[in-house]
Amino acid sequence: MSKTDNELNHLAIIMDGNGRWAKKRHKPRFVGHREGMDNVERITLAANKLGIKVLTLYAFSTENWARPKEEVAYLMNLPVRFFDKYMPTLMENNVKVNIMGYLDELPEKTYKIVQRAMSETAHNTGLILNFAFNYGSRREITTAMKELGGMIEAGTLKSEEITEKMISQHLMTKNFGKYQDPDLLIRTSGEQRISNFLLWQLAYSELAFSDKNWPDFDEDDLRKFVNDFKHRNRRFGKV
Ligand SMILES: Cc1cc(N2CCCCCC2)n2ncc(-c3ccc(F)cc3)c2n1
Repeated sequence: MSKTDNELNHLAIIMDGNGRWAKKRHKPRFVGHREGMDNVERITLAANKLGIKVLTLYAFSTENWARPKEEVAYLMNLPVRFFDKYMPTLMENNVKVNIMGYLDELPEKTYKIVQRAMSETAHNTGLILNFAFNYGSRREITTAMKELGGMIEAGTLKSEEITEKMISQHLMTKNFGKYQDPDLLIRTSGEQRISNFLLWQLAYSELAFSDKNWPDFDEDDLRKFVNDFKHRNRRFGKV
């Protein structure tokens, strides 16, 4: 009996290599970030065409605040540039935007544009473009533990009642229902690290790595990785 193809519903990408892309071209880092931003749109439309339901992109981690303040300021303005340039295309392609992270810590201008993008696309029913923005998985899990601990202290939960499903429902991906956990994680630039990204959700995900820097990762690359995933023998922890 032929093995049925794996369905790829949730794709996660660590979009690495933007600074290296710029350095190879003797350009400042922000040029790599800007090119990387434009590639977000290309890959979003390509993923939508491939029938992917959720595309989660690691845009800014809780550790990124340690970067030079000029670079952080530029990165905090990228959502403004992105939606100014691409909101019409996102609407034309029925893309729904979600941003997960500690958004209340963002600069007001950034906070307002991401909230507006989520509300303007709330009724779209196509691909969910989910940006991890000021996100960190260990902090996400710690926050979930505090919420559950509070329920125990309030007497509304007993520790023995805690289940894996309950923990999932206290994570930032809880609204993605059966698509909470990525089927595939791709990381670009040749680095092979998880970097505090979706640690709980990636428990049974397939991992794939591209040597290309993010701005060079194109639709053909995405199709090849998706096709390779569909023919993998997924285990989900079993033999
Ligand atoms: C911080 C950051 C960096 C960023 N880069 C481009 C992609 C590679 C990663 C580094 C630089 N991009 N690209 C798009 C966004 C974005 C984020 C939220 C949002 F609602 C809309 C767009 C973005 N945000």
